[in-house]
Amino acid sequence: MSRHRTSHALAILGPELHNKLPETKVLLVGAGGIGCELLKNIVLTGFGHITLLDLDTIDLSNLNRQFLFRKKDVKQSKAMIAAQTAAGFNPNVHIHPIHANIKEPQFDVRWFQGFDIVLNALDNLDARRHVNRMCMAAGVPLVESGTAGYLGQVQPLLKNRTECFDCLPKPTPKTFPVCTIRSTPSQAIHCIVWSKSYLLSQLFGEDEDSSGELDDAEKQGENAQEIATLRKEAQAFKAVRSALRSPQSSTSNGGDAARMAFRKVFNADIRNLLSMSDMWRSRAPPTPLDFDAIMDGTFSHKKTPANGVNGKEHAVNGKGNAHASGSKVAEELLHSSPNGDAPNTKGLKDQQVLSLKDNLELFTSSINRLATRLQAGEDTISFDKDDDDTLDFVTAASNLRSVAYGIEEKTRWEVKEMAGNIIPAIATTNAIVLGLIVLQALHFLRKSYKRLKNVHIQLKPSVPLSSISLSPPNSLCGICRDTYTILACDPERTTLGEVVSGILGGVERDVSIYEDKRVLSDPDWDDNNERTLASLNVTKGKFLTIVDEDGELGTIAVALCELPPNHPIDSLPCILPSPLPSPPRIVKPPPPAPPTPPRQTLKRRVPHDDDDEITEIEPNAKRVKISNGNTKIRPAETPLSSPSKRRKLEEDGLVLMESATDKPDDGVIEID
Ligand SMILES: Nc1ncnc2c1ncn2[C@@H]1O[C@H](COP(=O)(O)OP(=O)(O)OP(=O)(O)O)[C@@H](O)[C@H]1O
Ligand SMILES: [Zn+2]
Repeated sequence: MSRHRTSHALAILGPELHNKLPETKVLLVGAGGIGCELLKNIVLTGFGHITLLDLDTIDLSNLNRQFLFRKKDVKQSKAMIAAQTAAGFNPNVHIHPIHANIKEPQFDVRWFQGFDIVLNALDNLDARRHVNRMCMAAGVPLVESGTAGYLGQVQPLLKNRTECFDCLPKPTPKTFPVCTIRSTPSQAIHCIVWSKSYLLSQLFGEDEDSSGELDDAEKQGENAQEIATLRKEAQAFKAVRSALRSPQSSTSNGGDAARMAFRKVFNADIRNLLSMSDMWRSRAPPTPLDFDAIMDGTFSHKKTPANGVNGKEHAVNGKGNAHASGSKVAEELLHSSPNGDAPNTKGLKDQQVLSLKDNLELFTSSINRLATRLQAGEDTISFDKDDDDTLDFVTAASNLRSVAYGIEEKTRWEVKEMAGNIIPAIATTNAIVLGLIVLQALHFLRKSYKRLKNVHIQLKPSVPLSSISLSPPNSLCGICRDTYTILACDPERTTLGEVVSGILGGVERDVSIYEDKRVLSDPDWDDNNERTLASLNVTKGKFLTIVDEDGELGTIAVALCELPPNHPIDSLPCILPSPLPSPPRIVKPPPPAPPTPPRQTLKRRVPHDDDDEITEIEPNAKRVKISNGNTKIRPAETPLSSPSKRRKLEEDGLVLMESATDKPDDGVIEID
């Protein structure tokens, strides 16, 4: 490496750390907004061995902030192109690109142990949690990061020193009750979710009935009469679906299929709902829409407050809408402007609210475009924010529904953001975050653990960055408090019983064995002990967890890895870890004072995002068993000190009743 290239890094890092970097092995997971920038930085900082992994290909919409990609690279592997581009920044770097999902079994704990540090540049909780667990099992430091608009966060994580990514519960994503989406929307987002997730798939998705979803809604106690109406509605979609797939009716004369779809969802279905007068006692009833009246400008409806004419009857003649774009057709509004002139001076085309008539025209034209695609051979079409046809459809359909329900309409731009769950990614925020990632990574490599910090980028101009000292691990965490060990084995020839007695070193104790949420055995049920791991679908890359039923010892998590290639075929099919894992003794809380024992409170995962429910649990569990094929999901007498087990049950939505006299909450089904 030329002195010129490295002299600044040498001066800043000092010779010891600087000389270490060329040998440091880094795993960078994700080559998107943060990943591309981060790769550039670590290559320029002097890291010598970088494995870059991403499952995706480059999309046109990535180019505004993923600077390692060019237009010619669209549709190519992100990992490959990012590696090629960044390799040019430093001739001494070895970048190993992998186009794959980090959750694939070949990336097992052993593989993770081959790295000195892991840097996450991911965009979803599932992959983040997976990498967190692998790093906790492998004992490799991880720098976790994320950005959302102007906000960002960097969090260094290391087993036994810091909290892990799973030490604190994460908020569940927002969901809406079926009936709100399907019959009583009150906000624009309800109409957008309806268009994107329901209407688009009813018309252009797989031909499946939605009875499962409605069955679930019924079980959850949603209005039975309303559900019955929704079932009838679903049946009527069949005729519209076949019209869309027949060449004559979809494109002829303004689109018969589009008209049919319109009449069904914006007129007949709404009339149907109106006939259930009970539903509209305490809420404003919707207005059925009339295709021809909208087209000839004679349709009248109640305008929403946001449209400026609160509650007054309003004739839509194509000119009367305060912020509409006149009577120009939607295509012209949205897509055409050959000389670059906008047809209207009020902002960008996508940022204008369309008139009712324009929405209807956009609805028809987008349906025709989508129908043509089906007829040209596409099997199904689902929403993609970067697919103009689906975005136009969702914009138009959600706005028409909003008009029917007296809800404020949205621009195509707003619909794109809301339907795509997009918080705009800002290149500058990514750049700040990746700088912070490198700083935390350098602390790890120096082993300056005291200097590690959680850093947040915040919307406070006077204090744009806040840093917080790291918290110790949460003693109840079901991920980082487990004692991890590695077992190399051939799952086809190793039985569950052999693994358990081998790992426990022949010591007899009452344990339950899990793979993820499945119970494979417990002290009263050993049917699977003679079965091979492969027959139980426990293979490379998975974990077996051994939970002490007496709650005296911590949980052991056994990571399964492949046997070394030179392992003699006629020798034992598994190599036990040496030394064997020795989980810590659990310090039990002092027994509660009689006669009124204090109730221990544990938060559990709740079904609704804004529902901050607390489940109270008393000592001495009542036994609960649920059969699930050849394995069971079995909440049993779980001591409070067995967090991983409790967590698994809670993720299944099961509530442990710890006293035989305990009464379940309303709506909880008791299983004995
Ligand atoms: N399980 C996974 N394995 C490997 N890579 C993953 C996994 N999950 C997500 N990624 C990658 O993480 C990167 C995250 O980058 P980013 O947040 O910029 O998202 P993006 O998909 O590039 O952009 P946008 O979502 O805005 O279109 C993506 O390139 C994505 O492919
Ligand atoms: Zn943890």
